[in-house]
Amino acid sequence: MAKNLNKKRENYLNWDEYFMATAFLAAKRSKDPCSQVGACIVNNENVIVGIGYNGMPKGCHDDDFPWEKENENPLDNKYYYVCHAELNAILNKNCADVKGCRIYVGLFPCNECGKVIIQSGIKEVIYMSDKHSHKPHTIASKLMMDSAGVKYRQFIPKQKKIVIDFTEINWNSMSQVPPSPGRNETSKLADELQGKCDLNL
Ligand SMILES: Nc1nc(=O)n([C@H]2C[C@H](O)[C@@H](COP(=O)(O)O)O2)cc1CO
Ligand SMILES: [Zn+2]
Repeated sequence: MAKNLNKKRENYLNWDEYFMATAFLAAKRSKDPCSQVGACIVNNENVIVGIGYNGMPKGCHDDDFPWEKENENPLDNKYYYVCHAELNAILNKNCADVKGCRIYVGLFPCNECGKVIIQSGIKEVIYMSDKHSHKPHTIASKLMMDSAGVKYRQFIPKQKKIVIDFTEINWNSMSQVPPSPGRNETSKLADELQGKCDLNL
């Protein structure tokens, strides 16, 4: 379908989509085999000031610490060691403080992250999933946020998926379709990246 190049695009990401997608992209870095969580902190000017995902502390190698969750020895489970996405995002901040900021996160923050969020001055939590809503750590977290005046709301996506296609940048600016097979080296490379061509390795 031909693009209208005289008007601004209409299907651009809104702020919530952009920041939640950023949190989900960060989650792709997680080594946790069970739950990959990302968080993205944004200031009042809609500038990202911190990003994090769940992972082992610095100096505690991913391969040396356990990723199990049901071992009878708690020292062999991940829970004592792993840093939550929200904690990492706050610690990774690239500004003096995160007072008045909002945090986008895949899962509702636990009680420990709730405390850190409150103490850091973050004023709003936007979460995707509340699947642990019945658990005491979530209930405690909400009790503390309610008392401290930290707002929270669920992100309701308009679209289930946002696709990132690295080859899209090579597409014809007039159309929204990939280049047809044949032509120049750049588009051949794009096809290779999309797995469309046989690669003679
Ligand atoms: N808000 C959160 N942020 C997080 O980073 N996490 C992390 C901690 C663990 O690495 C993982 C949860 O592991 P599991 O119990 O689903 O196998 O997700 C978990 C929550 C949920 O409270
Ligand atoms: Zn947490």
